[in-house]
Amino acid sequence: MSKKPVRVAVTGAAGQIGYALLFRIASGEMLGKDQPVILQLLEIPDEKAQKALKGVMMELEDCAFPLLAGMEAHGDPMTAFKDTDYALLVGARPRGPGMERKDLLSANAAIFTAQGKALDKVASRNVKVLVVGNPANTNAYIAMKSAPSLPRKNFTAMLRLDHNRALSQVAAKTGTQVKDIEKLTVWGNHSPTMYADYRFATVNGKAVKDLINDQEWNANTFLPTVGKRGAAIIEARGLSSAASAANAAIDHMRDWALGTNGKWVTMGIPSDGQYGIPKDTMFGFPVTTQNGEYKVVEGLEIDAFSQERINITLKELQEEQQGVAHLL
Ligand SMILES: NC(=O)c1ccc[n+]([C@@H]2O[C@H](COP(=O)([O-])OP(=O)(O)OC[C@H]3O[C@@H](n4cnc5c(N)ncnc54)[C@H](O)[C@@H]3O)[C@@H](O)[C@H]2O)c1
Ligand SMILES: O=C(O)C[C@H](O)C(=O)O
Repeated sequence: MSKKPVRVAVTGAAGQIGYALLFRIASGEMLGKDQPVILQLLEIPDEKAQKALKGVMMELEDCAFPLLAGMEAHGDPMTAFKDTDYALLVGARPRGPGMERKDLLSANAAIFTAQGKALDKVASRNVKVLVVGNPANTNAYIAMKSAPSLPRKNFTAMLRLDHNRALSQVAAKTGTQVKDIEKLTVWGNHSPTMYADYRFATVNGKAVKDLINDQEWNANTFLPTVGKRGAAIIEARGLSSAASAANAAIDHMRDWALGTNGKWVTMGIPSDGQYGIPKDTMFGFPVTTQNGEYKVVEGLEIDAFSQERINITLKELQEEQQGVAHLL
């Protein structure tokens, strides 16, 4: 018997990430090749944006995806999020050259307050929310705090792009393949302070740390390369990452919904106090997922270098949180 369609809301649906994302969701790459989806697409209530959204929907229609069970265009989050099971909050202003992601805080905070409130009122009580719009961790924190009737655990921020970037850098350095690397993670904020950590990683069962054995490379090449990759892409493309961001959003939601079979992935999630991170801080952690739930990998040793890095990214997140406290 075929499955009942699920509702997937995507904001910023006519933007560049939206364009790289929607076709993959509709083709079953996110929730499985047997899961029909109804797309509930939100764009700003502006003639040009709504017209562009119609164009994207025409193209979706022209793909004749068998799993696309319905499609709606919205200009108001209160209708876009109605009964939604999944919400990918992408729509926000991207940064340009020379900006840091936190420079977007005031421009984008209002969006996530309004959208958190709308999710609170109309979404499924089990909605899985992924915030992609920057600064992603703090926007996810704002949305969570604006939705007090929904479980906190339903709100997550995208650290998966950083995780995937770190995987590729480690594979290149060790001359191995991404598919063979396990137990890598990225702690903290989706910003240059993030701490990509391969201390526990293995490749075909061998310790990545031993294969690399170069703390100078870790501190002075690997961490800055992963941390500043978004800026390097803006510099090269003149636009922020889109296809890789959409790919990471698919990875994040797929793994959350369908499980990782014991493999570690990185998700930005509200802390429950693990590793000394204060409760509710939207922090990148290593997690495994099963039956639609994530679980932090606990008990990892945090050495002095790692603690220092974790403290730096935590401090930045706490400053961002303080900067939006008046909105909540
Ligand atoms: N977390 C990550 O790893 C990551 C990676 C890449 C990009 N991003 C962020 O994702 C966001 C989107 O990037 P993009 O390249 O698609 O930008 P874009 O400008 O191409 O598209 C954004 C779209 O969102 C729409 N929008 C703006 N406000 C909205 C609102 N309140 N409701 C609904 N739609 C709204 C705009 O009209 C636009 O079509 C940016 O904030 C960017 O910095 C995050
Ligand atoms: O860096 C940006 O501003 C976009 C995105 O967050 C990225 O990491 O590519």
